[in-house]
This record gives sequence, structure tokens and C-alpha cells, in this order.
Amino acid sequence: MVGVTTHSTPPQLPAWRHVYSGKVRDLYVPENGSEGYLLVVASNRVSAFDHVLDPEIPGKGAVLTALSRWWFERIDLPNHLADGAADAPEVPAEVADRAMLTRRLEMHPVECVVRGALTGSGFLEYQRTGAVCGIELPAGLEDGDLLDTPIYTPAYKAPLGEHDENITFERSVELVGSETAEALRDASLRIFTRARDLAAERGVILADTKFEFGTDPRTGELVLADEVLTSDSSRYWDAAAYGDESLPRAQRLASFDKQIVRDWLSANWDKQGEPPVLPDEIVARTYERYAELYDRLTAAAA
Ligand SMILES: C[C@H](c1ccccc1)n1cc(-c2ncnc(N)c2C#N)cn1
Repeated sequence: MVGVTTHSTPPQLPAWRHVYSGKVRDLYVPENGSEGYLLVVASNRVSAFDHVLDPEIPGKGAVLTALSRWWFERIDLPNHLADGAADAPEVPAEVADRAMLTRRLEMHPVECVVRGALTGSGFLEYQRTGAVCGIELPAGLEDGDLLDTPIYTPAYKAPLGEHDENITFERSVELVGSETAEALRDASLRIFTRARDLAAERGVILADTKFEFGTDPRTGELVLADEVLTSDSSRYWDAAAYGDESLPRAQRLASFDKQIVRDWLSANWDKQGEPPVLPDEIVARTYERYAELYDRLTAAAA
């Protein structure tokens, strides 16, 4: 039976007012009008092929929030978390395991993408131009190839609901000024390199990721915001599978997130109209994949 698409609406939360929803996250401001904080709530929604799917993946929001928190603790940069702020409304218990109380920042309109491998939109741009965001790459690279050194390939944050647009570093200078553009680039490359190396110790390849930064209006400092290094903002691959040349490319580049969903949809949907409801088994296996990545990355160093 074709399922009816009934996406859950974001929960009403005491002392917080819902102001915006992305595909998989919901944003709230304090009901009392306080301007200093935001509540970012990771839903259990899952999206693929630009559709929010049904049903939700129970536990997804919590495991991705836990992974973000784990990475924030290991990144030596100021971040937007404001846990326990005395002058902020309480975080409601019903979302506590999948919410982040954050300081409200002046966000920069640049998606700070770093690529350690060439795939996705970067590979498509490379196929067309031989470069990504103006960075010339060697000829003959194939989808999923690791790059000798990570590249910073920013995107302009498009209006809500539209696709971000890959831009050159020079364009990012025009958008935010050279000092901030250089700080965004340098911080992004530094965090990526450290995260890539930590993931590699655990047999996981960090192929690419996206950071968002803002400026704290109180201090003027550059602050790492949004979610960090989750499998919604990054591509992670299993190093053993990646290195097994006998496997088909799709299996070598299977990401630790929605590949199960994407593969099932590709086999069961012609991409026309609304996607079918995901079977229980796909829902369960997708959650397990999110949890597996969390367990592998956060396991004590070998
Ligand atoms: C993209 C993301 C989003 C979250 C939730 C739902 C849809 C989008 N977002 C984050 C901010 C934001 N603005 C000011 N200060 C902050 N600390 C943050 C953060 N994080 C605005 N949008």
C-alpha cells in the first residue's frame, strides 16, 4: 500500500517558540523575547533526494546530537553551545536528548565545505570544469578518489529550500571580507584535518563535511555553530570497504547514513511524485547505521 505522507509537525515546547524548520532540524527562540539564545532541535526526520521521508527514524535526532556534542568537545575553537546558561529558558525534557541550547550568533552566509575526497557536487563540478570552487585538480580523478590534501570549497547559503551554490574563495571574500573569509577557511581546514585523522584511527574515512560559523555579537569572536561532523553534515565511509577494490564503487562509497534509504528508494521508486513509505526493516537498519558510526567514532582510542 502506498503510504500517506504525514510528516510530524515540530513539537510545541514550553517557553520556546518555533520559528523555522529545515528538512531535519527545527529552530526555536525564547518565548520571552530574549535575543541571546536559540534552541536547535534535531528531529527524527530523514530526507533523501530532496524529499522528507516517512516514517521518521526513531532515535536518529538523539544519536546525531550526541555525535555533534562529542565533536564540539574535541574541537579547540569557541562554539555556540550554551548548556546550563542561567538566563536562558530551560530545555524541555521531551527534546533534551536531541536539542542544543545555543548562543544566538550573527551567522555568516557561507557553508564552509571541506573535501578530503572528490564526490557529490564537487565531483560533478570537477567533471564539468576540471576544478572545484576554482581549485584546479589533477586530470583523471574518479568519483570517490581521495585528494592529496583537503580542499576548502565554500558554498553560498542559498535562501531556505534552495540548493547552496559552490563559490570560489575569492567570492567568499566579497561576501564576508578577507579577514573573516581567511579565518573561516583556516578554521575549517584545521578542524577537518584533526577530525579526519581521529576518524582514520577508528577505521572511518571522513570524506567531506560542512561547517557553519557565526560571530558572537557580544564578543566579536568567530564561533563554530550549527551541527558539526554528523553524518547529516558529512560523508563518512568505512575504510575497509573503501579499500576493497573487489567491491562495486557504490558499496565502497556507502556512507554511514542514508545509503540504505537511498538504495531502497532507488530500487522501489521512480523518483516521480511522493516517495513510498520506508519499510520497518529499512528504518531499523538506518538507525543501526547511525548508531554504528557513533559507536565507532566515540570508542576509546585503540
Ligand atoms: C542552519 C541552522 C538551522 C538550524 C535548525 C533548523 C534549520 C536551520 N541555523 C542555525 C542558525 C543559527 N543562528 C544564529 N545563531 C546560532 N547559534 C545558529 C545555530 N546553529 C540559523 N540557522
